[in-house]
Amino acid sequence: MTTLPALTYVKGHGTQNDFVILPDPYAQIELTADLTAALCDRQRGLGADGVLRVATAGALVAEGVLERLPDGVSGVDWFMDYRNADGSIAEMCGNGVRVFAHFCRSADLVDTDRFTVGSRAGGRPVTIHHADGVDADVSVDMGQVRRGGESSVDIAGTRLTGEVIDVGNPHLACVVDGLTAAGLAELDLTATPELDAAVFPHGANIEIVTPVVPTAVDGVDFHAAMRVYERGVGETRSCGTGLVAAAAAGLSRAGRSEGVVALSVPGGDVVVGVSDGEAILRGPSRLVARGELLPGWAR
Ligand SMILES: N[C@@H](CCC[C@H](N)C(=O)O)C(=O)O
Repeated sequence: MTTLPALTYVKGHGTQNDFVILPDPYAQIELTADLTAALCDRQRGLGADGVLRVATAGALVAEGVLERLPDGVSGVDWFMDYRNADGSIAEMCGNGVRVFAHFCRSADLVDTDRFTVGSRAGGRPVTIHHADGVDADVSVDMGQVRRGGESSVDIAGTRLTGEVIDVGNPHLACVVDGLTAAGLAELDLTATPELDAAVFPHGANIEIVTPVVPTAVDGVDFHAAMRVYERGVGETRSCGTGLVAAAAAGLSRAGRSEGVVALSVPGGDVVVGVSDGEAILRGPSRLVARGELLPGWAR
């Protein structure tokens, strides 16, 4: 049985979508699916919805973790090597990018408030509006919102129809007419939803969303509430890419292709702006703890 060396980690979350951050600049950790699942396990590990390995994109290519540099990512960029709690790899994580950027800034890996975070879905420019050692407010340029028509999902015997949306990773955003925030809170999301595998051969994240309602808040057009069932995790308290998909689907259901939507999830609030087929996600990040895993912890 292998004894793993001590690993340092930071724990953080974005609207309570929580992550184990592993600083690994030269990509020396053998981050297997088993190791990721053990780290994310809330009983035998640290507990998290996912892992964010912090390495340079160039090191990940040199070590064979990435085949090549994704579009818009250079070898010296800090790359968010994102893994879901079950050990699977996903292309993008919107809350993760905010937390990752906050970590890079507070650990002095970058000396500017605007930089690009690498992801498998491509470079994601970030702007840090405020950051201290614990809290940050970060905007992420989430790139293109690709719409792919309608599909449906079975959730605990209820059939919901939604919009297929790709923001680097796949989503089915179901805006449910007449659904209120109270009704949304009562939904049972414990069972695994059944998607159409022909539409989503690699699975998808599923958002259940209330219709958007106009707001009187300056600079915000609409509000909606969302819950999410994430691929590779289960229900989480927030999902940044899902919030972008939810905003885009909510806007199109209201006959709009653009607008600014404030969204509430069980873990907090974010704002998504959709314009010219692209989205900006703005929201909080909090770093919670820093520590060291003991050698042999995963035996
Ligand atoms: N929580 C993330 C999304 C993480 C990846 C997702 N589970 C997938 O498999 O696509 C976010 O904030 O976007």
